[in-house]
Amino acid sequence: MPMLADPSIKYKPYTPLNLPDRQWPAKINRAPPIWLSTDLRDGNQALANPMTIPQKMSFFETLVKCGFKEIEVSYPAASDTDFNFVRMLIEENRVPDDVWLQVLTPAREDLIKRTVDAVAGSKRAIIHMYNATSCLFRTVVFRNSKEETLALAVKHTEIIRKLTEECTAKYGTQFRYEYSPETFSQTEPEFALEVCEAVKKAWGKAGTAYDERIIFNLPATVEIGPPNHYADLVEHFSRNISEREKIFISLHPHNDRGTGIAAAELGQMAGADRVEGCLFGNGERTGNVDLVNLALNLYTQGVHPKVDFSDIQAVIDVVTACNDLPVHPRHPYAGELVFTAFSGSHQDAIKKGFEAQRARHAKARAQGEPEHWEMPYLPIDPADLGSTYEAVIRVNAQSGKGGIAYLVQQHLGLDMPRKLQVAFYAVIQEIADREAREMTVEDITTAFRKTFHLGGSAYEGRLNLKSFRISAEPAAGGVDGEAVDERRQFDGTVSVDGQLRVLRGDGNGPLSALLDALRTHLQIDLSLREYSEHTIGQDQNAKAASFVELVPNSGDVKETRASTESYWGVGIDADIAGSGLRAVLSAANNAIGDRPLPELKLSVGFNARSGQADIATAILNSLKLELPRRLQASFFEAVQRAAHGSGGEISYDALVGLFRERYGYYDEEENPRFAVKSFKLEHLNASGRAKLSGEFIINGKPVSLEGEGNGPLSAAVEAVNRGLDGKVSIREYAEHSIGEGSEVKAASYVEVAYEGPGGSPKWTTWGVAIDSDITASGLKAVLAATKAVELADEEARRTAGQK
Ligand SMILES: CC(=O)SCCNC(=O)CCNC(=O)[C@H](O)C(C)(C)COP(=O)(O)OP(=O)(O)OC[C@H]1O[C@@H](n2cnc3c(N)ncnc32)[C@H](O)[C@@H]1OP(=O)(O)O
Ligand SMILES: CC(C)C(=O)C(=O)O
Repeated sequence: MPMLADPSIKYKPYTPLNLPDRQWPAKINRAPPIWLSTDLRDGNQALANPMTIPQKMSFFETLVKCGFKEIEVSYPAASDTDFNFVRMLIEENRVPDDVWLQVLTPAREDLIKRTVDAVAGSKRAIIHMYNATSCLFRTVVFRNSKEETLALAVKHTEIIRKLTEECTAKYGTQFRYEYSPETFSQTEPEFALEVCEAVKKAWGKAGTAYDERIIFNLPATVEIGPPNHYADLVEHFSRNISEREKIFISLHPHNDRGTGIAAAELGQMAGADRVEGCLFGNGERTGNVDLVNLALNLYTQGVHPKVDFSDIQAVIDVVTACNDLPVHPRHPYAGELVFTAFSGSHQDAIKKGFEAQRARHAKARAQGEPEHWEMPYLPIDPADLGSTYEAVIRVNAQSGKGGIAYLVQQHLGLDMPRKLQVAFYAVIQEIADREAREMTVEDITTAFRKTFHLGGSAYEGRLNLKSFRISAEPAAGGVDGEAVDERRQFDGTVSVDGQLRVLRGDGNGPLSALLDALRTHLQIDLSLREYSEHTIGQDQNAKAASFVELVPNSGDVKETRASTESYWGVGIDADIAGSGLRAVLSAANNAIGDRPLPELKLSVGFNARSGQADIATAILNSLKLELPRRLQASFFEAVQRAAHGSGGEISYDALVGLFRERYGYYDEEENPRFAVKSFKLEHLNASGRAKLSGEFIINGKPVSLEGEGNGPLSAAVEAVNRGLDGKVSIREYAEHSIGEGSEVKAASYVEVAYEGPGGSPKWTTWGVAIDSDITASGLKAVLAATKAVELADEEARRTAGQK
């Protein structure tokens, strides 16, 4: 049947009470009501499968834990389960002393008797009796007149009084009484008052103390009118019932029109003292009023509700398991989506809200003022309910850059600059649109790592920084007394498509030096347009995060800066220079895409395209040695000389052989040319000097050496000098590790200067060695360098003898 064109022929409007002098609209609820949870009664009776005793027990314990002091635990006359549950609570002493058990009974003597029997022996119990009083129920259900309806209530109140007094005498149970004129909101207001006055009289012992008051519960058994109508009825009742001070007025709203919460709040403004309801609004039909919602509404007004939902998820878990009903995802305060924003402008506002609030709170804290919560779109701090902020922002195709940036900030600790937010937003948008689904935090962080080649080998790009050194040298061109800017030199090992390459470049700073290296060696011609950095974490765990935007170099500075094509990169490193360099390579990876890069030349013939770095790369790939820059230059000259006779061409093997011979670098274990057989290093008193003595093999021959110095290397030099006519001194020392874990070795590079007898001019040479012991590797490098000196010294003496 379709909806009626004129529903007035079927539905009559509610009859409002005429209460022109109503006071409630100006009132504000500044204190919580007395709460009565009826989950185990009204909630339970509405379930397809009423709760079992273990379910009721776990629900009861949850209510107690939340702080409920009055709990309607059952309708004992309904079933053995209901009856036995109450007995179990009492007999197993499960009820805390400050909690009142409430039980419901109809106005029938046999059932009242069973109800009182159920609570016999409990410390404190509220017997709750009801009979419907509205015209509809009088005529249709009970077929009673007004007088008979009133008489039914009075008679059974008297029965309850008698039975409870007997029970108190026998078991010491303390009783209170609650009476409900069921269907109150549809009952003639004067008749509801009349019945309640008669019930009060029949009970006969209402007092002003908390546990003496009679409770008149005013149910909106079915919500038939708007909440202001209900509030008028409550105010009318509250103003006109006699001995108001001996009464607690209780509200029992249902939610048929969806305004149960409003009805309860307005009803409290209208004078009610108590509210009955269920957690998350379970109950007959559309449910009872939701106590969690009501309590947290108060909380957000700065009023503690005196019930606690700090771990709301634990409460949801118990309630949904017992009721076998879900909590709607958009349920106030409790639904899984209520602290979530998908849409871009909401996310943006929340992100800005958090940032502003952090600053505001820091200021308030410093001034000893309250740190108020003021957050766009979030009326309550999810943390107060045990929820984390992670859930606040979720991303789909409706989301904007702000939300994505918030998640990256929360999960990776990175504060992206605004333009990078825009760039990364496009990446996520594309995925979200293509896959037509929500992007999880993991989707976003994975996309971030992939896009910017962060987070280990899984996401490495084609260019990958292995090691680097930044050095400074004055820029050319300074004239007398004029300040000269320092230039920076980048020397690094970069994995290029899996192959290690030595790259070198110069620039005003480390990043431009690396860009120069990329341009020179790999034909990647990019300029830096934007750079920013921040620290992640604190103290010794702090790292640096860098963000760069690179643009293709057009040759014209203005045009380059204005380029519409740009590539972002992100770098993280314990070292600030390292993070910037990694960011440049991250952006360069994005710029090169799949474009082929110039191959490493394995034949190192001397044409215009083979330079010092190419030679160093060949040594790196064959011997794993990362030559210091000055050694690269020195070896390059040696290679040029060696290749002179072959027109500048030299084979790969000849190159490696030349290196070994020249720098005494032999890593074979049997019959080593240079070895430290044994050595002893003594630290001499407090002078900080060291004495070295040991047995060494120098150029295949065993030699005993002894010397003193500031450390092992200078002691070795002193020992060597004892056997020379001239004098060697260390000019440069460098080292690095090779390999990983237990296989790691130290590579040492020593440049020594030699000055012949009689102060003949100085010349320098290098020694290179590796050893699993770093001191031994340094000593071996000194010996290897010395070998070259000895040869030159002998040569010098021979020449002198001939003269
Ligand atoms: C608004 C509310 O939520 S009220 C609480 C409702 N909760 C429940 O009904 C759950 C528990 N109920 C039960 O287990 C059963 O209904 C019982 C045990 C109470 C009674 O069962 P039965 O005797 O079989 O009666 P039934 O369930 O058919 O109830 C209807 C009868 O109770 C009467 N009745 C209804 N409410 C009341 C009341 N408050 N006081 C006295 N009698 C009542 C009806 O007029 C009807 O009487 P009739 O049979 O003479 O016509
Ligand atoms: C028994 C009464 C209080 C009731 O549940 C109702 O009217 O909804």
